[in-house]
Amino acid sequence: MAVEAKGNNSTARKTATKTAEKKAPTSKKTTAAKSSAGRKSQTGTRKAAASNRGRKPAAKKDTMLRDEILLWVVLAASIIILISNFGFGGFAGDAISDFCFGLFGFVAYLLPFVLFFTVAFALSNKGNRIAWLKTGAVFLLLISCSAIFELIVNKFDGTRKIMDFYNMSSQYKTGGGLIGGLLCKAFCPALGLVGAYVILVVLALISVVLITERSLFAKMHTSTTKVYDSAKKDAARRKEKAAIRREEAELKRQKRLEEDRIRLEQEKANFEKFQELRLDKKVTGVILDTSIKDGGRKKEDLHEVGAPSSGAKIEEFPVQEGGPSIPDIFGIYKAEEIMKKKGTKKVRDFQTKASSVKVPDELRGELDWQEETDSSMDLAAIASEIKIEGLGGSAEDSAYSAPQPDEQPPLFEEPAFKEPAYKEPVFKDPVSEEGIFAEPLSEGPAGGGKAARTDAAETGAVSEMKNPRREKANPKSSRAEQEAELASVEAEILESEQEVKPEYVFPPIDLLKKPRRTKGSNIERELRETAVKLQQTLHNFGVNVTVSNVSCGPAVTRYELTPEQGVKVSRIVNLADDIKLNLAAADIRIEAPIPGKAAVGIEVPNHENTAVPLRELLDTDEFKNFPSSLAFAVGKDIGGKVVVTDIAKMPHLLIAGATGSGKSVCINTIIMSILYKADPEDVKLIMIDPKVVELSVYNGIPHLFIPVVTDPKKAAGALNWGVAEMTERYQKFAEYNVRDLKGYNAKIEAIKDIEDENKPKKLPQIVIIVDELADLMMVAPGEVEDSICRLAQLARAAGIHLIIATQRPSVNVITGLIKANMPSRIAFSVSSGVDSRTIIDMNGAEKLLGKGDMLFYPQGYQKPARVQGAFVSDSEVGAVVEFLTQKNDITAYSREIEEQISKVQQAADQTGGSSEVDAYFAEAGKFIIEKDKASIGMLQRVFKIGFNRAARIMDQLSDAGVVGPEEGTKPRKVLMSQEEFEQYIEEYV
Ligand SMILES: Nc1ncnc2c1ncn2[C@@H]1O[C@H](COP(=O)(O)OP(=O)(O)OP(=O)(O)O)[C@@H](O)[C@H]1O
Repeated sequence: MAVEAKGNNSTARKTATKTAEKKAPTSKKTTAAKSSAGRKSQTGTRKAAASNRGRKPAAKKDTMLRDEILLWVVLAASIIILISNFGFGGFAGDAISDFCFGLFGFVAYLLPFVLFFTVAFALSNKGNRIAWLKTGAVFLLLISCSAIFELIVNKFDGTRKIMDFYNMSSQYKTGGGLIGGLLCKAFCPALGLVGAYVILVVLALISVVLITERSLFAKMHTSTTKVYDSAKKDAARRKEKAAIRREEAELKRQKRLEEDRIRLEQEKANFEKFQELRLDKKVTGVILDTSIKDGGRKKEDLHEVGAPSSGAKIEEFPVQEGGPSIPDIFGIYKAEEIMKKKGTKKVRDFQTKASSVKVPDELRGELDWQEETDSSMDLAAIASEIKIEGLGGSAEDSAYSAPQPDEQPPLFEEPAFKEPAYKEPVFKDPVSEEGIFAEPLSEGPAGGGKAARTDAAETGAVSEMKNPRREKANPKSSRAEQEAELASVEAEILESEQEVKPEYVFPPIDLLKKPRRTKGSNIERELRETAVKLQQTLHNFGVNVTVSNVSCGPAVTRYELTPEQGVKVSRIVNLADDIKLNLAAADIRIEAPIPGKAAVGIEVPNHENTAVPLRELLDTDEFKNFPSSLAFAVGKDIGGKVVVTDIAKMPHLLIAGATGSGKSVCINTIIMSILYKADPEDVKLIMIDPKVVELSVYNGIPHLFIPVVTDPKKAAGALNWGVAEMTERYQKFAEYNVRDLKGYNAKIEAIKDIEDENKPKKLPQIVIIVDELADLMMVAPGEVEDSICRLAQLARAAGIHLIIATQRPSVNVITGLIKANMPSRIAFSVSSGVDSRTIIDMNGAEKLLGKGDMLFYPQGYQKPARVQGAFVSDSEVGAVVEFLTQKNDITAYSREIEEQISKVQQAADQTGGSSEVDAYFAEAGKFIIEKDKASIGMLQRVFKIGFNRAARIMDQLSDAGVVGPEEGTKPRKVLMSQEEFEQYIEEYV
């Protein structure tokens, strides 16, 4: 300020002198004319000087007034330009604004400010050379900025004419205008694009230096020194922290070692105790494999059992009353489970530790296998054995997958390793026990070697504890023994159930890939050009429209056209093919009109289709702050806005689309959204994947109630379980006088402080996900449809939600009933309008581009919205699942549900029969032949079944040739004799 004031004074002084100098000759003349000729010139000069002194204040005042008026005029002009730039200036204002934009381009927005302040500055520093220099620098800056904008927005196009720059900028209020364009035209051909950028940026920097009178390099020097100092301090701080961390790690390591030592000692003690007990109580029938060494004592035992001596057969392991043997074996079994989960390194650790356990000499015989074979092989065999049992497959089946220490596959890739956790509970349950253990037991290990066999025998024996069939087979194990063993196992399971569940560790967002930055190409210009082309094309066909808005989404861009008065919307729709041709677009979709807008939307695919990575959506505030645990990050809509929705409000979702259109990826994004948002205590999942390969990767996550169901028959059972659970929940709601899950959980929350073992627990929301309904509908159409409909009608309030995907949107898969009960739909690309109508009751999905391009039509939307679905790759899913399985301990699958589902499955197997004929088929056939009369009503009455089932039996009998086809109102003919029918049953049923 002081400098400026000084400048002002000196300028004023100089101005005054100059004015005096200029005016001196004139006054001299005047004075000379007036005075007598004889007077001397000196006298004249003196007088002139005297008169000048008198006029000086007056002249100064004149100049000031002139300057002030000029300043006011410039202020008014600047304001007019400013308001005109924003479209409030009337027609004259528009013309001025067009001119300014045409001249300077985007920079014209700054023009009014620059104009006013520069003029004000120049006037107040009149005659000051530096002031003029600064003013010039401001304009230089303005011009360089215009040219830089021109290069950024429009790149350089040598074919453009000079007036094109003016016209483009004045029309669209962007670019660099005529001046920017001229500069580009001058620099670009001569120096190339980069050279032009360099020159213009340097010019702009020079202007800044001139204006501010400050050196950029000096600043850089000071900041470099600062950065150096802070880096030095940081390094010292980091060193200190590292030292502390090292110390802590060392302490932790020592603690761990100590713990391991104690545990090993305990294990050893238990083991010894166990062996002693076995000796004391004369263990009977442990292993029937006579190939194991040290036959002496054991062989006697085998004789005691009296089982066949085939090496392949394995018999029951009798557990001693109250003895610690079961928990011990349990412990080993669990350790092996954990080993499998934690990978090869842990397996090796365990090997070392296991080998360090000392075994008493008298037990050597039983444990010979451990020493005979290579220890790593043993563990591989152990792992493979556990897997065989858990999966219920034969030893041969699983032998191939016995993981070698070096090439143990990651958990999430190997389905055989994914389900170990749910094997644990099977001890309690005779039904599932059979399913899981019976096979390996009956077949016996074939290729696993002695070690494998022994281990299978031991673990298998434990599993058999409650198996009623085995009870009969083993005359030695008394009732009391069995009860005791049952009690001990039950106690153990109860204990494990009562363990405090660890808190859910949410997967870190870093497990998902970072979104790639898209290069800032000339998208805006392209869009504008397409808009003009679109307008022009329609105009050529006599349809006048204006493009009122353009929304550019990740995959498609929507041009909103406002038709002129009197233009029929149908005319635009009819021109779809011509528009497609003129825009050279693969396909376009016309939304006429856009709901809630007086415009027609034309959706044109983008040249570059950008995927929407899931991480980008999960990182947004919309998702993070979404109130529901069942948040689903759908994708981005046509305007690039993030779409997040609540699955609970859908409340059931149908996803359909052709193969490869993105359904599985969509289901993956749903599941991943849930994993990133919800605690397994609040949300549980049941996944049904008849395709086997799509969802099995999720085995092991803590949200799963049961392992992913891949058998279509079991899937029907899972849906039935859903119905049963729903009914049970409604009963609970009625008991507590609440209307829905939220109310129920609120009530439970209120009584959480009451100490009562039997108090009800909080119920989680359940999401049942089916990837490929068509496969289920093929296996059990009636049952699946019934369950889906029942669930869809009632399950919302019970907190059970269905998500069903199918690639066959035909009416026999998505039946009218299913459709009516699934209010929210997502349609991916399909091949025909008919398919589209099956999914969303309207055309449109056949125009989608595939790869996640969807029509999102949840309950409450008036029309489907076009959304580009989020993308998550298999490797990202794998990483998250691996993280969850590792960090959230062993998954406790629900035995109860497994049991119920397998019961339903068994029942279905029994009633359904192997060849899918009804259970009453044979009886009904015999009855009809006996009565020589085939009528559905009669079957209904005799077998007390419903019309549908009776009609189905009749159809089956007709297919089998027992009765003839329908003959209108007449009864069907009976075509087979009793003998023929019996023969048929023997052969085919
Ligand atoms: N949202 C998306 N963004 C980008 N690409 C996607 C998206 N969704 C799917 N894709 C691409 O499409 C391919 C097929 O997707 P997906 O496997 O989900 O199809 P699908 O409909 O499940 O097929 P199918 O019924 O045969 O299993 C994916 O491999 C992926 O490359």
